[in-house]
Amino acid sequence: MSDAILRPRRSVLYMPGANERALEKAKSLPADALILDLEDAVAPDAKAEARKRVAAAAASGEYGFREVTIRVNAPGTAWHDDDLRAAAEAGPDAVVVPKVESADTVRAVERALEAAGAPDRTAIWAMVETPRAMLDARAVAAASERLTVLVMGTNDLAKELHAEHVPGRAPLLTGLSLALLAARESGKVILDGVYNDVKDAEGFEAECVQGRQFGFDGKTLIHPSQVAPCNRVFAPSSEQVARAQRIIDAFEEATREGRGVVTVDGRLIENLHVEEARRILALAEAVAGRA
Ligand SMILES: CC(C)(COP(=O)(O)OP(=O)(O)OC[C@H]1O[C@@H](n2cnc3c(N)ncnc32)[C@H](O)[C@@H]1OP(=O)(O)O)[C@@H](O)C(=O)NCCC(=O)NCCSC(=O)C[C@H](O)C(=O)O
Ligand SMILES: [Mg+2]
Repeated sequence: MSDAILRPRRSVLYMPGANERALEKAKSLPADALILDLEDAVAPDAKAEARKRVAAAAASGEYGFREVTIRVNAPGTAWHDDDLRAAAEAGPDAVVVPKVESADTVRAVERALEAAGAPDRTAIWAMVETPRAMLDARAVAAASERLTVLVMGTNDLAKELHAEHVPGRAPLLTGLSLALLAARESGKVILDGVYNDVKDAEGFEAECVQGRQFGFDGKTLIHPSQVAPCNRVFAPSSEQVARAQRIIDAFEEATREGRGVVTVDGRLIENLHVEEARRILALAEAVAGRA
């Protein structure tokens, strides 16, 4: 399993790049990763100032264990090229590119980052949030090794589909599944979209659980109050960790004794269960290393 896969990304918090207070506050929040936003959360006349602020924050080294990413404006907008150049110079952990619809776009972003001297450590996170992106998610996910994470943009997706936001997200499930299939086929991380009602703790938690059950590695967030419940839901539970350890122990014992068939808690265990148990333990260990 690659480091990119095993690094915890349970909670990934957006903050408006123009909001100095939020950029400061993020230094004390237990989010695994931060998205310093230059796109939707920043008004057109505040873009230039936000770009400077975000670049300085990303280059500051003041965010500790948190991964720091910059969301640039979409390819084709008036701000995209300047955003990419500023991000390349700041050298964040990743550049988050909204409205990615093709492998060509990923490769164009990669070339622009290289031309602007971005360090190798700066990955590309591609947002998939349009019907075309869902249908071409496979090509997007496989476009480049520099692309390590897919990020669902469920607000834009719902808008493009003319869909309603409803509990259970039935209108979005096909898109979520297509993006998940694409990410997993290419061995990439994938993050679920945001939950807009910051006052609805119960609805938020239900959506976190649904995202985890689907297989998402974590969820993108818009408010500090969403970080702790999201971290809890996306971390392996103590029961999962204990069972994973029992599976590994039982399998190793059976292998030593030359037994082909193993059961744990009455259920048949095969190699694939052992692999999954190892992934759970590695993730739990990585999470335990967090503050
Ligand atoms: C939603 C908000 C506008 C609410 O802001 P506010 O009213 O200020 O909230 P609070 O008063 O409850 O804030 C309490 C303290 O927390 C800080 N804060 C608030 N939000 C954040 C944040 N996101 N990151 C860091 N810190 C934050 C406040 O400054 C207060 O601090 P203090 O004064 O010390 O107590 C606001 O939460 C917000 O702007 N959220 C982010 C919105 C955003 O980034 N949207 C764009 C990304 S989502 C998206 O684009 C989806 C995607 O593209 C798609 O298509 O789906
Ligand atoms: Mg969007």
